[in-house]
Amino acid sequence: MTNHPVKNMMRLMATKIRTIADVMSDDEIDTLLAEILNANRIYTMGAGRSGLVAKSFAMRLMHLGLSAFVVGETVTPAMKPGDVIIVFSGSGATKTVADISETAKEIGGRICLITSKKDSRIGRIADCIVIIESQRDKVADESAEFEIRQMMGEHKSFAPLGTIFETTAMVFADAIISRLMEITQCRPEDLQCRHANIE
Ligand SMILES: O=P(O)(O)OC[C@H]1O[C@](O)(CO)[C@@H](O)[C@@H]1O
Repeated sequence: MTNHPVKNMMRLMATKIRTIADVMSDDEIDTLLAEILNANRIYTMGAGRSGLVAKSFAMRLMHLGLSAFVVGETVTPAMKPGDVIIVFSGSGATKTVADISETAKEIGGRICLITSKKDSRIGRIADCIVIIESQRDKVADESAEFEIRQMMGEHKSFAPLGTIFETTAMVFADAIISRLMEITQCRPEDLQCRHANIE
């Protein structure tokens, strides 16, 4: 095992994600699962890298056989009352995303927010919130993380901007998919046969 700086960054991120998972609320996760399972149609949305996570999540929901769409794409149909929109926003306040969330709320959609900021513009109108605690100083240090930091020394390059939220949200979204596979007894072959075959 070597201590290449890139490998150490990966180890630090893995440790960070584990620490965040430890403090996440079981109730919040179960509520999100119920929202997804009870939804007629599911829309996903986010800006920038958070938007990439939202797109990736919608793709897997479709592979699971659910009716899933990404906000802003050309083939996305009209939202109807009772439909669910899953919003990925670390700040909960990105203007375009908040504007669309408010429109979805006016239509009668249910808002599920994955965020680090409960007290935010989208958080205040959300029906379901899952907190990903991505602020560095609020996530308790574990000894493993401390050891890696010691090894690397002080640096400012680790996880700039929203990286901790976005990377953790991606891992969280994939874990939600795995849990939905268990609940709906969906096998990897079932996902495979829905995967695009003309890409
Ligand atoms: O997740 P938030 O707070 O809505 O922020 C999204 C913004 O963060 C970024 O993903 C940068 O980290 C941008 O691409 C995007 O503008």
